[in-house]
Amino acid sequence: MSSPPLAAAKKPPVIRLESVQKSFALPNGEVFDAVRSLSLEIPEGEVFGLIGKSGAGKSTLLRLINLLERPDAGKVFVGGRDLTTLSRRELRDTRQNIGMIFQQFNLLQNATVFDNVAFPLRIHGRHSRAEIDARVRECLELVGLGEKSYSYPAQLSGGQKQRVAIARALAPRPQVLLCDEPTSALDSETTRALLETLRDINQKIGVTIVIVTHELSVVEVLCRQVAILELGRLIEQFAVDAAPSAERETVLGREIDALVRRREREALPQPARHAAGGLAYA
Ligand SMILES: Nc1ncnc2c1ncn2[C@@H]1O[C@H](COP(=O)(O)OP(=O)(O)OP(=O)(O)O)[C@@H](O)[C@H]1O
Repeated sequence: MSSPPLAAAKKPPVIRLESVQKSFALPNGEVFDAVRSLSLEIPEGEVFGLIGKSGAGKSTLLRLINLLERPDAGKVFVGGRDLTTLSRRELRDTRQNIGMIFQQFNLLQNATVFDNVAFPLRIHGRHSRAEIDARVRECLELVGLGEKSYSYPAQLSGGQKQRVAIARALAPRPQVLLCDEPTSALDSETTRALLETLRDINQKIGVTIVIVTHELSVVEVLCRQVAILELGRLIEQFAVDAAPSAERETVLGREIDALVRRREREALPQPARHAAGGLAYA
């Protein structure tokens, strides 16, 4: 498997999975191994993509990180704590450190944008009104929705709804933001704007982003590291911007290389483009 780059390897991992295993009982009585003895480290501040074919185990792996799925075996460390050993109460507290967004936004339809974002702070019960007010405004500014506090989800576009979901996930100031296919319900222009916002957020507040996607362009635009899953196993992991390598073990790995190479060629001025192989011959 390709190694992570040195700079990333030096930072302490905020997420560490040790030989995690998850199986599901199927209606026909068989057992399906969705994630198979998988180990993974994600350094703090990383933007990390998880890709693979449908059914490879990407969403299950993501849900193991916040224990929405409890592993059958293995350990899940986030911020240095092994989540598998925590009591329900401790787990609830620790989950404040792990935000999550979903393909379908999952907003409260009868609540305003403000109340949606305030929700995780109110249920936790440890924040004053003034603190909640300041946090909600700060998070809405971060996603570019400062003017929409009193709108309802039905009045927003898909991209705006996903921004509200991001603001809500960030309100408890988590170290980690898990994203499960966050752009699948959005058109390509809205997707691009949302990815830029996620990248900005990562740079401004340093939150570690883990994103499951089936769109290679999402990996190319947003991620610094990518891991490729097949049949519940991590097959390879590499830095997206690393020079394309002949060692890629998967078709998806080679496709990401080709995308990065094409982007580099497109960034060159015209004459240099032809010297570098030219787009027409790609
Ligand atoms: N609760 C469950 N019960 C039974 N099988 C499940 C359950 N959750 C997931 N699976 C199965 O585990 C496998 C992996 O699912 P998962 O959703 O993690 O894959 P994925 O790579 O995210 O796929 P997709 O890109 O289609 O969402 C699939 O075959 C799925 O049907």
